[in-house]
Amino acid sequence: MERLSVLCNHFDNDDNNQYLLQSNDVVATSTTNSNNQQTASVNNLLQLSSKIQLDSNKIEKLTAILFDHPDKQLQEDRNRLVDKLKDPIFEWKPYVSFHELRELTQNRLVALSHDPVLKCSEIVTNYKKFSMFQSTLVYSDMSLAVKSSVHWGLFAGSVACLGTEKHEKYFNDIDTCKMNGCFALTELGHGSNVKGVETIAEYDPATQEFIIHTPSDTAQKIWIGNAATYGCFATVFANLVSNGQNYGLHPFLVQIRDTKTLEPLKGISTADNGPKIGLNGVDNGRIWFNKVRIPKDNLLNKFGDIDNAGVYSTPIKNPNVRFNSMLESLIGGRITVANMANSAAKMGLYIAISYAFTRRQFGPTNQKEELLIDYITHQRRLFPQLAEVYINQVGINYVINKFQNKTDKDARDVFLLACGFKAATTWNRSKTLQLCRECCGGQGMAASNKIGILRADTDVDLTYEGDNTVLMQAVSKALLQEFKSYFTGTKRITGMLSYTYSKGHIGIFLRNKNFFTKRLHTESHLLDPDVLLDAFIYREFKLLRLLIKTLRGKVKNEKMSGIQAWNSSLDLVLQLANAYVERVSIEKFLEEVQKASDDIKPVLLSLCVLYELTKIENDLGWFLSNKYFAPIKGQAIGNTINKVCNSLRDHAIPLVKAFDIPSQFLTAPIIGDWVAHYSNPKNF
Ligand SMILES: Cc1cc2nc3c(=O)[nH]c(=O)nc-3n(C[C@H](O)[C@H](O)[C@H](O)COP(=O)(O)OP(=O)(O)OC[C@H]3O[C@@H](n4cnc5c(N)ncnc54)[C@H](O)[C@@H]3O)c2cc1C
Repeated sequence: MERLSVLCNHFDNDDNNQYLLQSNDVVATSTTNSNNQQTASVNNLLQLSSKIQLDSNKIEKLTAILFDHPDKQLQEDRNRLVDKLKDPIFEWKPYVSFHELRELTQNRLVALSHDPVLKCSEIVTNYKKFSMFQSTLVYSDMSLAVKSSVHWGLFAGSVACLGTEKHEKYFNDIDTCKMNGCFALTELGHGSNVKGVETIAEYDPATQEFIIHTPSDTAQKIWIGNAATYGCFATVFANLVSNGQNYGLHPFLVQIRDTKTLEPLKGISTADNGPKIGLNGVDNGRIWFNKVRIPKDNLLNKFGDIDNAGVYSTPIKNPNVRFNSMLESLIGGRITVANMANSAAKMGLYIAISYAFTRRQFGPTNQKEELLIDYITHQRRLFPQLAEVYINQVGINYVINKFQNKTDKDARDVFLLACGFKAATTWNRSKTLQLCRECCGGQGMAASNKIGILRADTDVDLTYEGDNTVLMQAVSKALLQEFKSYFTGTKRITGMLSYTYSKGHIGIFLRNKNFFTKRLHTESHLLDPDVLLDAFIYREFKLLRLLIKTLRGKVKNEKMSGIQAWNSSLDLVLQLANAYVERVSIEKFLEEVQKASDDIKPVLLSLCVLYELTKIENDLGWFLSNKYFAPIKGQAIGNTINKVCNSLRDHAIPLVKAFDIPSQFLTAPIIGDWVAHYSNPKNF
């Protein structure tokens, strides 16, 4: 309590502070990282990094980090999947018509289910494998990847995670696609706010059936993947009503079509969502239920059940906690969406960076023109994205592991990390693909060069499986709850801040309010990832404190309700969530760097520094207005980014090779001999 008061006083009074980092001429005294050897290596970071040759051996080490040091079995599984995807049915065909593409995607899904690499049950027991499976499919075709994530991730995942033993009998038919499935949660009236879902599942004790009903047109299920044409079964989320009481949202397994004719069953109507701006291989559709009867056993009853008489029981008494537990089946989906988005970004970077090493434009007369990669603008557009893909991958791997091994205690942490990383990674994917497409000039527009198609096909990841803006609110809400619990002495709700606490940063910060002022820097300190990390910790805690003050002020002085205060502070809420995700990403990456071998460490550290400096530069207005950096540092940060980019120039190709994108998917003409390619008039 006392320590927190110091923190609060510090924040309250620091408007009058000097700049926290201002001096150019003071030799650094690092408080958390006083290891001389490390300081020396930081000073030499760029030199050390430049001397390294990333040969095949080191590329393998980088790949191992990106794949989270996979065991032999996982590698074999990936190889088997990659081999399977060599079948001609998976050949990339960007020019087929709308209906052909849908049929082709369905046939590809079924082809995947022959001698399947992934089994339904593994979605629960081997989540790492599922995530690898999905992120590899992205390289083959995004529509296939999404259709697969609907069938195996959402449909199979909901049966496996929300059902009980009696539902295991369906696993085999799901694996072989005999039970081709949908996940029907969203309604026309309610997408982000799923608590507002209207569909009813009323229990009839006389027949021991549920009656599924769409009470209004806003209750129609919409955007449901696989629902327009091919899906024959669906996990339908509906309000369970029994003996006149509504027990809230529950999942029900409902057959919606005849498996042979694909005609909707009695009482079911479906409609097509029509052509989309991308992802047209997926048949998204709408569904209405007109008093459709299903057996009582089709309630996926892990978190709520009824007996024959309709008496409700649940292992989780609190309806809010129960609701969240049910939606936990979505968490896996969110982490996978993040992983898939990172794959898409990797593909874009592989293509744009490879092209930039062969494409020349402008230069002195009679001399070779400049390679695109040697323009600092090219480096500044591509290399920070390259760094972020590395940093995000390590973060995603951390969340995957936490998800796979989660206990009841850290389930909430996993939920929030998944929300934060899903939003950060998909936003970054969007930015990366746009930049890659621009960096390829006109070639970026050719469908054969893949980037544009990938950009359109992945765009939905910003808003589905939880809209990013909405997900980030959940992150900040939890940070506030945890912070509050330190004051009230109540049990901590999540461990979100604990890493920072345990690392000692905040302890030092609380004991010594001049902590940050001691960390004055020379330019080389702008190359110290630990020193830069302090800026992220400082920003996060300052924003947290500011949000608390703002909300309190709005409720107390402006007499707003809690929700009004929250909604009118959403800009700040999102800033805080973003600050949190960036800080955790850096910490997790630095942990991974610690474990890496010395011959690749400087390159990894350079990537980390580039990520940190770019993020600081993006938010320089905040750091300057909060007097963390003196204005003069703004220019120094920009110059240092240029230097780090230069130092990474010769590593860029090995760094994208380390993505280990299987060669059969590297078909974009501009990554090969594109002059030869375009010399053939038949090619495009
Ligand atoms: C191609 C595709 C596939 C899909 N597949 C499925 C599927 O298989 N199954 C399924 O159930 N659903 C599916 N969906 C639906 C998807 O999950 C929803 O679109 C998503 O949840 C967003 O809901 P919404 O479209 O109603 O948007 P809204 O919730 O209406 O959001 C619209 C905008 O308002 C903003 N907003 C909303 N609430 C707030 C708030 N509290 N604060 C600030 N801003 C807010 C959002 O940020 C967003 O920008 C799919 C959608 C698409 C497009």
